[in-house]
Formats: sequence, structure tokens, C-alpha cells
Amino acid sequence: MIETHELTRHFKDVHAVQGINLTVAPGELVALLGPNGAGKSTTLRMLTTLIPPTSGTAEVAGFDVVRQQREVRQRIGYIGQGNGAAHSQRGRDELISQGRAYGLKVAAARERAGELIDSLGLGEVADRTVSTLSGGQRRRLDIAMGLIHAPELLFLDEPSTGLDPQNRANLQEHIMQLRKQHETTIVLTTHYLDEADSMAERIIVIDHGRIIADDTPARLKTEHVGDRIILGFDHETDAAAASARLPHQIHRSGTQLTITVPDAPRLVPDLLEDLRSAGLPVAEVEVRRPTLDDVFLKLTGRSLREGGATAETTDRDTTLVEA
Ligand SMILES: Nc1ncnc2c1ncn2[C@@H]1O[C@H](COP(=O)(O)OP(=O)(O)OP(=O)(O)O)[C@@H](O)[C@H]1O
Repeated sequence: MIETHELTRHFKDVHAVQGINLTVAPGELVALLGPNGAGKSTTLRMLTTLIPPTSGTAEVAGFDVVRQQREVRQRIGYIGQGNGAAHSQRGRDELISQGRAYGLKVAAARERAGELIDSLGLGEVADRTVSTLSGGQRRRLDIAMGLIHAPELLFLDEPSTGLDPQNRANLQEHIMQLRKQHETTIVLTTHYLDEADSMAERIIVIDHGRIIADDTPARLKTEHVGDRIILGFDHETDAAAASARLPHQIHRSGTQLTITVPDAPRLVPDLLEDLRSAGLPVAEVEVRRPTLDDVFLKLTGRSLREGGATAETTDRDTTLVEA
């Protein structure tokens, strides 16, 4: 569905995207993750034909983004960071006009608008003017606008930025449902680590205009960081004996051992049993699983929360917002 070769974009002396090689298969949901200014939006804007690459090539839905812009545009939906719908119009009318702009007949545009209003949960608000909708509702309307012509591929640039956690969860659910219904390929950019983690089956981490990791969230965490098991003992001598006995990578601090392993939950029962039968009973145990931020930290030596972004922690997740 997407194939790029050394895709590059410079803005004068800013090397925004530096030779990206990317393949996305039909039906995949891929998240581009990275700090502010990493090159995510620029990549999306090239793939959606909004700006040409400085060098390199990209094929989207089988067509070249420079030579076959029209063909690409007919097959994709793009929801940028701003709101697309005109504020003084009713949501439903905006959708129908958008459908007409894509060449649908009035009846077909109306029918498609109705379907999208239903599947995005906009039934109660679709006949109000856009300016009266909440941020979350407006974002869902934007997504409906991007889907009116039934694209094979949907690009979402930070779909949930600015929404509160509840609206964000609601939007994520709608996106997942749409995908199931229409088997749409989705490429989204996000600052929300939890969003990338829970929605995407594949995560592409971009830093300084380059891809620095590309894998499933689980594999990224296992391969780059691993789980940590923290064992607490009553006596330092027991901790030292346990450390000598275990074959894993271990850090000991007083009565506490920190063990790094690929899959802690599977290992813990046997580990505890082994230590107990060796006369080294564990007093406390804690398993820490890595986050995508740990992966980024491991790969770059920096946290995703540094350098142009600040962390904003809510009850349910970790988010990144512009400083
Ligand atoms: N039109 C432009 N003119 C000059 N520089 C630009 C332009 N668009 C983007 N840039 C620069 O290119 C780099 C990459 O920007 P881009 O918007 O792609 O990053 P991003 O990863 O999407 O960031 P964010 O998460 O903040 O949206 C940044 O240094 C940005 O300032």
C-alpha cells in the first residue's frame, strides 16, 4: 500500500526527512511516533502529495506521489492537524458537499454520509452547525470527511491531540471499529505513547528525520529493553546468594535484586520456586514492563519527553504535548 525509497525532504537547511525507506502492507495500522520536529508530519505530507520530496520516491496505493498525484488523492483520506469542516455549516451538509467534491452523486453522498455519521457515533449532533460541536465530535466529523470517498488508505495526523482522555479513548474506539468494518489501511502520527501502544500493530519510531525502529510494540520492548523483575530479600546474604545462583543479567543493591529478562510474567513462578527450594525465600516481588519511552531512551539515550516536548501525565496514560 505504501512503498518509499530514500524519501527525503529539506526545507532550506532543515533536513526534515532524511532517506526514509518504508513499506506498509494493505490493512496494517501503523503509528509514526517521535518527538516534536522529528519529521512525522513532513513524511505524511509527502505521502499525501501535499508537498513534493526533495529526493527519493514514494508509491501510495500503487501510484507515484509526484507523477500521479490525482490517482493517489482519489485513493487516500488525509486528516491533518487542523479542523477541516466549515464552522457555519451543519455537519451532515459538510459531509455531503465533501462527497460531491469527490464526484459522488447526491443520493450516494447522502447515503455514505449517513453511514459514517452512524459508525462514528455522530447521529445526535450531525444536524447541528459544526461550530457547536465539542472537540471530540469535531475530530470525529473530520475523520468522516476523510472517509467519505471510501479510501483504501487513511492518514491521520495526530488525531487525538487536544482531546481529554475520555474523548481520546472514544475516538480510538471509533477508529478501531472503522478499521474492522472497512479494512482500511491506517497510518497515524501521535505523541501519545499509550495510543501508539494500544492501537498500532506496528510502530515506526522517527527521530531527526530517520527511522530508528520499526516493529510491533511488544517486540520493540522485548528486544530493546526487556522486563525487569525486582526481588526483595530479608537479608543481604540471601540476596547475594540468589544473585550468584541465577543465570540472568542481575544488578544487586543491598537486599534487592533487579533482573532483566525478555518475558518476566512467565519466568517469575519458576524463579520464586527455585529460590524457595534453595532456602532463599523472596520477601517481595515486582515486575516492571517497559514502555515505548523506555525503548526510545534505550535507542537514543534521550527520553521522548525531552527536547521540544514536555510530559503531561494523566491518570490513565503518558502523553507528550508541545512546550
Ligand atoms: N514548511 C516548513 N518550512 C520550514 N521548516 C519546516 C517546514 N515544515 C516543517 N519544517 C521543519 O521540519 C522539521 C520536521 O517537522 P515536522 O512537522 O515534520 O515534525 P513532526 O515530527 O511532525 O513534529 P510535531 O510532532 O511537532 O508535529 C522541523 O524542524 C520543522 O520545523
